[in-house]
Amino acid sequence: MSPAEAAIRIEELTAELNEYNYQYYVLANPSISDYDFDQKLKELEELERLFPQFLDADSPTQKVGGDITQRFNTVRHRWPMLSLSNTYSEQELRDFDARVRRAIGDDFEYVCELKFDGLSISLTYENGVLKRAVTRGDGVQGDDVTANVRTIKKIPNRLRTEGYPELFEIRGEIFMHRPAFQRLNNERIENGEMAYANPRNFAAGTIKLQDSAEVARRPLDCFLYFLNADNRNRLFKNHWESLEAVKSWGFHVCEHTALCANIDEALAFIAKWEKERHDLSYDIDGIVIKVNDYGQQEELGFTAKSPRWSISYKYKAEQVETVFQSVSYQVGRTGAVTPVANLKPVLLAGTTVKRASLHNANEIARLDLREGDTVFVEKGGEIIPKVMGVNMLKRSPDALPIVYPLSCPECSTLLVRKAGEAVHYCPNDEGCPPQIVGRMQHFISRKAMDIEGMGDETIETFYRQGLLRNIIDIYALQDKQDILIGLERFGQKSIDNMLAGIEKSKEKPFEKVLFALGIRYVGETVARKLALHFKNIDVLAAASKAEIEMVHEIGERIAESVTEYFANDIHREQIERLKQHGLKLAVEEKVTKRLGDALEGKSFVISGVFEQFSREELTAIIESHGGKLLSSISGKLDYLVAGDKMGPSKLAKAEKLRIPIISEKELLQLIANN
Ligand SMILES: NC(=O)c1ccc[n+]([C@@H]2O[C@H](COP(=O)([O-])OP(=O)(O)OC[C@H]3O[C@@H](n4cnc5c(N)ncnc54)[C@H](O)[C@@H]3O)[C@@H](O)[C@H]2O)c1
Ligand SMILES: [Zn+2]
Repeated sequence: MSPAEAAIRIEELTAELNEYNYQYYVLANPSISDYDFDQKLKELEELERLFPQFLDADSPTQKVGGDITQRFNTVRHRWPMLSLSNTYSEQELRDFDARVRRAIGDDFEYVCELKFDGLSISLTYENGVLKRAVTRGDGVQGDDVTANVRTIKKIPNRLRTEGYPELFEIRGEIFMHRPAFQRLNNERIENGEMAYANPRNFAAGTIKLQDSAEVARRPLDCFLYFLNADNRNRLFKNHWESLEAVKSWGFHVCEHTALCANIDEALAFIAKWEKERHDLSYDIDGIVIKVNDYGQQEELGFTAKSPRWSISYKYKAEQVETVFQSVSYQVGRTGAVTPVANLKPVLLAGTTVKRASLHNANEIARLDLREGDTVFVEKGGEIIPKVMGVNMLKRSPDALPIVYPLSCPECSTLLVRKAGEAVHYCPNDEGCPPQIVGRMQHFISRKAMDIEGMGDETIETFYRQGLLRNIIDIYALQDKQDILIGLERFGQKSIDNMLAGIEKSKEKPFEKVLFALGIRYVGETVARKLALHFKNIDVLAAASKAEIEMVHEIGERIAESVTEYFANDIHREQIERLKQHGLKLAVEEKVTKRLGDALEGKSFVISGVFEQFSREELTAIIESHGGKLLSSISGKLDYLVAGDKMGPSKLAKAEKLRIPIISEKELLQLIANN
């Protein structure tokens, strides 16, 4: 390659990598795989090595990828937060080991840790109290996201132990467990909100939200893996000891960490986790290897971008090749059409894969997918794998392109696509069966009206029987008992149960009803915000787009969808009918009436899932009898009201502090006895 050619390629790669960094760190929405990103970065590194005259101090090879935004205060790190050099090959790992041995001899150990796929965070504690949480940013300074990080349960706001330095920084990785990701992401998809491609992006996007209450609602976790303090090296000889110590101070340290005597042991650790990582509840993208001894770490030192005493070995995402057979077009309750590729079944990361997501028409065009193609399929964090590309070598020359349907596969209505949106919609919301059924299923679902005794299948059956056409019909079922009893599989008991569930749903607060209506883009959070702001449905229905957009963090797209919804006469009519049935279509001003002072001066924490009461009800019960609610367990707490599925750490803490743990029944007795 001539210098002139190299200069062009370097410029090209630099521009590309800067854009990918922006998409990855700032938008949390990358458009290229990590592997491909790393290959491009290596290509650039190699060119800069061969043509050092073109090496720029601003090159992506010289900088830590930055996530700094305008929305938070920027804070300078006390100790720079660097990246890690990485490799996908055993040989390069052995080269790293050889370099280390040349520098410090053969007498050393490695610590091997999982490389959690999340975002790094720096936590500063002063006198055992969390003072600041900052993202890595450009390595020198990052975003101050303390308020958001305080909502993470696994990160202690105050240490309850002793022996920690007066001032220290601890670093870790914030991430989301896969099951939580799948649940929340599915909800987003159902609500027509932007879906995240994997748990890392979800966690990164969440930490950068302006609304800490929303952050608190998304279950994030954090593993801590690195300690910094002025006197650290006097307190501990090595990294391993520091990990043991921070664990004893109450930090969440991953248990899958190993001390290895040499590189072969480290390679065995890597091989073990290459398989077993699929059994973890969170994603890892590799293994981090660190020279254990602090003195030896100092001898090895740092490059501009990463420590010389550490390296990460990254796993390549598992990819398989299989034959693409056809596309199914699924219509969701909001009318959004999702193309799904049907594949010749193939084994991938331990499961048989038959279908893969194609997202939308743009994605099909980008892949240039044709009939009978052989495709590469990859499994990231998502439940359903993705088609990554086509094996062009196996394409037959006369393969026909995939033609996106013009009309709805369910009701034949012409599909529409709004300017600037990638997704096609079936506009026939009142006549398209999956939309009708999906809307009712959404209405009765747990997070919405939570109607007991009624499930997705019931809705489908009733729809087919002509008993249900829309949500209003649900409240008319009590007048149709004679028909219901004639249906197969429905005994009197289950009918009574269902009708009681329907009746009880009339007590659901306005925000739940608003969410249950299934307005496009109005998920749980948006519904809560709208309910709080407008207080009742008539005010909301009369609001203009501009008025709705004035609500905090509600954008144009949502505002437009809401006004469109209420502009429709059918919807207005439905809302009138729901009112007649007695549903709550306005916020109830909550004044906790004082019922007594049996709990005067006592403090409570509520935790877990309860049988008889909801958390809100328990809160009301406690407050109406003079009790006070605390948000966390401390020595000052009088009672922990515990239900099912309470977190084990809370329980352990309460037991350690000898705090009485009572059930909801015992709470009532407490009130009765005083
Ligand atoms: N796909 C894209 O568009 C895109 C864009 C930019 C970056 N990336 C990916 O991100 C990588 C660069 O990001 P990076 O600079 O954060 O490097 P990195 O993610 O490869 O490694 C450094 C990071 O690893 C994390 N980490 C996890 N577990 C750890 C542990 N046990 N000990 C220490 N650190 C641990 C820390 O957050 C640390 O900052 C690239 O190699 C690429 O794979 C992808
Ligand atoms: Zn349709």
